[in-house]
Amino acid sequence: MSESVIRVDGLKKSFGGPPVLDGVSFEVRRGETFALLGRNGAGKTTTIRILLGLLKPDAGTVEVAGCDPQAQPLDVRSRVGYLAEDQAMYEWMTPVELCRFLQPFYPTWDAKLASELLERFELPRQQRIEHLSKGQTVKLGLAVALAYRPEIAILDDPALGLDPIARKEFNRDLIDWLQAEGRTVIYSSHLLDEVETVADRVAILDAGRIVRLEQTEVLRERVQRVMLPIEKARLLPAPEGLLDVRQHADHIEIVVDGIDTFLRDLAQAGVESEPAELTLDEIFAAFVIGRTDGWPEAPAPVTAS
Ligand SMILES: Nc1ncnc2c1ncn2[C@@H]1O[C@H](COP(=O)(O)OP(=O)(O)OP(=O)(O)O)[C@@H](O)[C@H]1O
Repeated sequence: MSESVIRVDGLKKSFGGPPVLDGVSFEVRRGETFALLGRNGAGKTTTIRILLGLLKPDAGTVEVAGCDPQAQPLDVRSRVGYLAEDQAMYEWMTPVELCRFLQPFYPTWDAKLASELLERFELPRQQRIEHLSKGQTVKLGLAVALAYRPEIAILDDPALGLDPIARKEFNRDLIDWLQAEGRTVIYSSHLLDEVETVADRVAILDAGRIVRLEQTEVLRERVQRVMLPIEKARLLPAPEGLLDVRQHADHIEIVVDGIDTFLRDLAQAGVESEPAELTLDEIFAAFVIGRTDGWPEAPAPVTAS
């Protein structure tokens, strides 16, 4: 297993009200694409701002590329390429002018790479930034975040506001490129269709905690949907790892984390069932809005009167 380049342990943060982060821990390995998933307001940006040293946690420890972001914020910023969800740029500049403007701030700025990235992302070099499309602006943000060859790229909801085709294009062009370069990528998003194809591992953040952290493939193998006749389900206890139950007229539809064990239990009870794979979107929904209180009750024992 490759070494960790980001270590987060027991992170807590509140802004005066209830905790936004309530004991968040995870590690990101060198070269992997790690997706931080959460609904709006789940704390993704707060986590990222702490990683960058822009925000001080109330408790917990953070290490980014061997540095403490609070004690060494500049070291961290030179090792991390950051693409914020709302990119404010100098709109009156052209992409080429922006690169020239930023270069002196970064000792490791690679002008040749910057030029290649503008080419690669098909950005019009001499057009003012204010006249670029949203997709082009995102690509420009990424080009300048990578031109100083950071070890780690942190992309905070980068495809926010892009249409579905532009999002697909963003993945194809940008994430593929980052992965081919062997970069470590943290990708925060609440739009899961794009994460699904690129993330090696996903962390699901909900109510200030990571409720699941797993390899994307393993998550899709383990978390599946099963339909069961209600009269059969009544005879069984609710399975371990139950994430969601929906009652229909004569059957229930359930999502279980740990499908293999459950199928084995079903087979032992003589119940046949065909599981169905879920999209990452459906898995995510099961974790954060799933309801487990609908498992059918066993029938009351018949008592002699
Ligand atoms: N500086 C701040 N002061 C007060 N509350 C804040 C501050 N920054 C974030 N919050 C609150 O913390 C919570 C988490 O916000 P955060 O931006 O981290 O969420 P997020 O997961 O990135 O959401 P989104 O997907 O909408 O960007 C929200 O309720 C937000 O209002």
